Formats: sequence, structure tokens, C-alpha cells
Amino acid sequence: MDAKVAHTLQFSPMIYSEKLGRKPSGSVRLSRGFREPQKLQVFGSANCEPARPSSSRRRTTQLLVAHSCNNYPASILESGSFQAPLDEDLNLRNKSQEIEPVLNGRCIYLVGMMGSGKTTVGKILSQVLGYSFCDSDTLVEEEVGGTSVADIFKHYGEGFFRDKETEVLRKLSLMHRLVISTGGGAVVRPINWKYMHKGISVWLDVPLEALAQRITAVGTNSRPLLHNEAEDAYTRTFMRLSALFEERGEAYANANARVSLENIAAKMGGGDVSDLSPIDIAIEALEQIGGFLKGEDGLYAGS
Ligand SMILES: Nc1ncnc2c1ncn2[C@@H]1O[C@H](COP(=O)(O)OP(=O)(O)OP(=O)(O)O)[C@@H](O)[C@H]1O
Ligand SMILES: O=C(O)C1=C[C@@H](O)[C@@H](O)[C@H](O)C1
Repeated sequence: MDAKVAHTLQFSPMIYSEKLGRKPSGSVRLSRGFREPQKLQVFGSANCEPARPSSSRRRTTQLLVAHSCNNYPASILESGSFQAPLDEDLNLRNKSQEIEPVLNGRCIYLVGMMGSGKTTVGKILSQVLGYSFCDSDTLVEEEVGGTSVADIFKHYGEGFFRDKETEVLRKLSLMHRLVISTGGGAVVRPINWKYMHKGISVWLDVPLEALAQRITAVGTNSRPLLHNEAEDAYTRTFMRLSALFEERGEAYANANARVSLENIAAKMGGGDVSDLSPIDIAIEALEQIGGFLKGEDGLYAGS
């Protein structure tokens, strides 16, 4: 994506023109994030975050994970135990190196219910693939002058939000080398799939109980479709998630690849899904993307 296209798309110049450069092959390459001083700013940015050079991947994967999981108990972070163990880190990097050339710059769209980990896992994937990270909710907020999703719902209604979301996805469909965390309801409009199928879509399929636990832990203020002030927030959140999933389950299944936390837990010996780290999930996402690519017109000729 060059500056001209970025301008045409009218996304924030901070995201699309300042940070993007071109590598000799003609595909998109990021430049600013390669310099050390940008490191923390990169992780702190909510909308579109640049990639890092492969030489610093190992160190920064660990930083990224710690930052992305600020809801984990402080003791875990302080003890430093929430770092990708060597073999996991290696596995993650090997898989990403295998898949990245076959992606041909296509974007990865993460779809899934609210709280399914699209942001957390998406940042890890973008890091190891050398892609940038984007959050479609944040881009909608920017399109509406920095108004939060909750306020957009409150003042303009869900239909208005959905129209903006479709417009953002249309613009993103013209871009390359992005991992995109989509809004939880982006799957309901067929037109959105037309845009998302320009890239590879991956459904993070997380059991509703685990979603309700995660969301109850952080509160529902920023998630208008779940917002409640009930005393038993877990039960309310679980019930609302169940109703939404009833409506949307089939739509998520349009994704090219599915990452089932229950399947990962079973593969790893049948533990609890809440014990799975974002790295475990990112590794499975790369595996499932690889499986999808292998099935595509013999594209994955090397294997
Ligand atoms: N594997 C995991 N185990 C435990 N908690 C997790 C895991 N992945 C993410 N979380 C936590 O769950 C919450 C939601 O994660 P995240 O924001 O990544 O999801 P999301 O799909 O982007 O959500 P939304 O669409 O609602 O913005 C966060 O508090 C995050 O720290
Ligand atoms: O599941 C949904 O419908 C939503 C999820 C969020 O990501 C936001 O897009 C918004 O709160 C709606």
C-alpha cells in the first residue's frame, strides 16, 4: 500500500502513510517500526501497528505477549513465567516462516465473538509474520471522529455502526500485509465476507464459558451489546453471549480456517481451555492457516 492509496482510503495518515514504505519486490513493507525507539509505542498503539525485523522477533515476541495480556494476574507477569518457552517460540517462528511466503501478502482477518482473543492473538501473528496489526473497531471509531464504539451505539445506533464497519472492511480489502482484528459482529453481513475473502479469515472459536469469564473479568463498559450492571455479571454475560452465538454461529463458520480452543486443549492432553496461552493459540492459528493454504489450488507446492 503506497501513500497514494493510503490517501485514497482516507484512513489515518499516522497509520497508512507515515509508517509504510515499499520494499524492492513491490509488496508493502513497514519502515518506522524497525527503529528501536518505536518499540513501546508500537505495542501501545490500538489501531494499526507496524511490523518488526525478524532479527528482533524472539525478544519482542516476549514483550508483546506480556503487554497484550495485561489482565493476567500480576504475579504471573512479575515472575516472568508468561513468556513463550523456547520450543513454543521456535515452533511459532518456524510455522510463520513456512506460511508467510505462501500468503503472498494477503491479509489475515480474525473473526470471533467478543473477547475471543482476536486482538491478543492478532498482535502475536502480526509480529511473527512481519505484518502490521489493525483493529476494525478502532478504525470505525476514527472514522467517527474518535467516538468510542459504545458511544456510536448509544448516539447513532447499531445500524450506523454496521455501515461504518462495512466501509472500513471495504477499505481494508484493498490493502496487504495486515492482521485485522474484526468486530465481533462483522460476520453477520454477507457483504463483509466479500471483503474479508480477499484475505484469509480465521475464526477463533472459544467456548462461551471462557468468553464470559474473560469479559466479566474486564467489565462490559466498552462492549455495548453485552453491557449490564447486574450483580451476577458472569451469568448475564454468558446468557447474552449464548443468544448472540445462536444468531451468529453459522456466520463464523464462513471463515477459511477455524481455531478451536477445545481442540487445542484436547491435543495438549485434555486440559482446561483457560490454561491455553495466546502463543498456543497463535501456533494453532498458523497451523490452520497452513492447512487452508495447502488446500488452495496447489499453492503450497513446497510441502
Ligand atoms: N488465551 C487467553 N487466555 C486468557 N485470557 C485471554 C486470552 N486471550 C485473551 N485474553 C483476555 O481476554 C480479553 C479479551 O481479549 P481480546 O481483547 O484479545 O479479545 P477480542 O476478541 O479482541 O475482543 P473484542 O472483540 O471484544 O474487542 C482480554 O482481557 C485478554 O487479555
Ligand atoms: O459482537 C458484536 O456485535 C460487537 C463486537 C465489538 O467488537 C464491536 O464491534 C461492537 O461492540 C459489536
